[in-house]
Amino acid sequence: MIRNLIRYAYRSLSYQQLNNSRSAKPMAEKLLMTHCSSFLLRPPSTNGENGPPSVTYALIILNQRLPRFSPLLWEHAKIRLCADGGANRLFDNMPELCPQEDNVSVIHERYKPDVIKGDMDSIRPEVKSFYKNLGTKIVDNSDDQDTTDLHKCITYIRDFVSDEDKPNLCILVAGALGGRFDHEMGNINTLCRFSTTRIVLLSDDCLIQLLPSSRRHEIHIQSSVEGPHCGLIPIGAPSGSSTTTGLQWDLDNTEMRFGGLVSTSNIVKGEIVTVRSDSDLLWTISLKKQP
Ligand SMILES: Nc1ncnc2c1ncn2[C@@H]1O[C@H](COP(=O)(O)OP(=O)(O)OP(=O)(O)O)[C@@H](O)[C@H]1O
Ligand SMILES: Cc1ncc(C[n+]2csc(CCO)c2C)c(N)n1
Repeated sequence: MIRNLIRYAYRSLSYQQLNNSRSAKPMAEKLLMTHCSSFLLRPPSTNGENGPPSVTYALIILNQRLPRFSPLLWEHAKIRLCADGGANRLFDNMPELCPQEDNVSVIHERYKPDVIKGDMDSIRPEVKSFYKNLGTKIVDNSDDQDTTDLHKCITYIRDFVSDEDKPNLCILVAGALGGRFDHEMGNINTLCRFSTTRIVLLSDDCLIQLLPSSRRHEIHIQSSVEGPHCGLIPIGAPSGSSTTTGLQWDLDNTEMRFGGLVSTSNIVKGEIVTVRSDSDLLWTISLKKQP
């Protein structure tokens, strides 16, 4: 009798275990997300020569020194916005970035933003009326003192781009780093607030983008314009496990947290860096001075 009971208990246990292992499906492979800084290369003369043709770039110019490659970003972009005082930077600094053209008026007219949006406390009145007269749309959001001008511009672009085009959208943000630390952190926070939108923060020295944990990532390094210095940094919360390939100091199921290890001063070794993590990470890479 006891032997029968034990046999029954074993049988039901193994049945349950079998059942569990059947219902526990293998972990779904994360979808691949690829990244490529081809917006720092000359745009192809015909679509599709140079970088992914499916990407629709939008450009936002912030109120910071314009990166030297801003004219290139401008050429790539389908829509161009200035965040409030960013319009002053476009007006003041674009001429010095276009030495091949010495007529400043020509440059001012060629680089006309589609939209200027923000709380309008930094744009100079004469700059505002200059672009308004050229046909730029001015969106005054001075009633909103809770979101940054960058945030306001991103919502404009997301509303402007059709649902069909949204998966291909990549927003380039010029002048996002360097200068005031509160602004830099606000700019990084917009990466987290719009974590499902591709956004690249750019300065003369580096770029930053968010790698969502829901995807595995392949970063195709454009070694003529970027690297080798790079970093992977958890933001907002510690990351339990991250694994990479293609770096000098690869992560192997490594935990990262502020107060512990974060991967800074790392070096790109391969043409492709792969990243997989259980939490969102910031990817940053240095930009070369002389491509
Ligand atoms: N020094 C900076 N570093 C990084 N980003 C900046 C810097 N200054 C401005 N920005 C960015 O440019 C956007 C527009 O700047 P602007 O100076 O017009 O903003 P603002 O709201 O008037 O700033 P504040 O009132 O805090 O001085 C900001 O929302 C921010 O994203
Ligand atoms: C808790 C808190 N801190 C700061 C601000 C100020 N602020 C944040 S975004 C913005 C607009 C800048 O163009 C301003 C003034 C706030 N509202 N709430």
